[in-house]
Amino acid sequence: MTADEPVLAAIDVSVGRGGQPILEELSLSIPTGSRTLVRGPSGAGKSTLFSVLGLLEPPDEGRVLVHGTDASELSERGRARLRRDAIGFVFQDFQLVPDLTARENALLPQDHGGDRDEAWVDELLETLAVADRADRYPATLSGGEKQRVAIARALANRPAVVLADEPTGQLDPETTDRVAGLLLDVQASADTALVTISHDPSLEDLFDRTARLRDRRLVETPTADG
Ligand SMILES: Nc1ncnc2c1ncn2[C@@H]1O[C@H](COP(=O)(O)OP(=O)(O)OP(=O)(O)O)[C@@H](O)[C@H]1O
Repeated sequence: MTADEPVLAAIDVSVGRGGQPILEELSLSIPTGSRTLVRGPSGAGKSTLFSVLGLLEPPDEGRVLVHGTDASELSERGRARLRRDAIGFVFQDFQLVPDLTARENALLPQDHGGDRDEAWVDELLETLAVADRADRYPATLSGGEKQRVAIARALANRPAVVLADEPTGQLDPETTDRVAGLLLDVQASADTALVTISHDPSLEDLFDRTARLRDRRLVETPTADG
């Protein structure tokens, strides 16, 4: 890996669903520590892009590179290891495990073979203002609290990139501001790149650039300094 190599890159990626093209020769490059917002109307293919960028499903054509490593050249096991070590996920519906406490949920990526660093996870829960909820089960947490636990979990292995699918989608405007602010603070302090998929225009100012999914490709517009 070289210093200016992107942490994550999609090159000429195409994906079809049910016989219809969803993404077509789409390319995207994510620099270290950057903040990219992906916007697009409902059904444009944002969640599909999230799966492909996160190595959760392979593209039909094209390549996804993590730290310059072509995921398609790895075994399923190798891909899973790369995903665990390099990518953190914040899912739209949180996907917390119901019979684990908030803290146990946040520690999960480390249970699955990452380096054990409980102090880092406790620090994340503290920063995200859910440390006092650490021993509670998800069913007893509010939507915003669940979302913050999901963010802590995404950062537990200090991934090079966090992919967040509508991380504020189920939150009211006040909680959205708070959760988005915390996500960006933690992302900056961990020097993790962030790719956030959202239809919420209020998030745009918080990102380095916005990429819009249009006609199955991404059209980029810088949001800072015009
Ligand atoms: N298994 C499938 N079979 C057929 N079509 C599918 C399948 N999964 C998704 N699609 C279609 O692919 C398109 C892209 O779906 P995707 O979920 O990626 O969109 P999205 O931009 O995330 O939408 P939303 O903002 O509503 O969540 C949609 O038109 C959807 O209906």
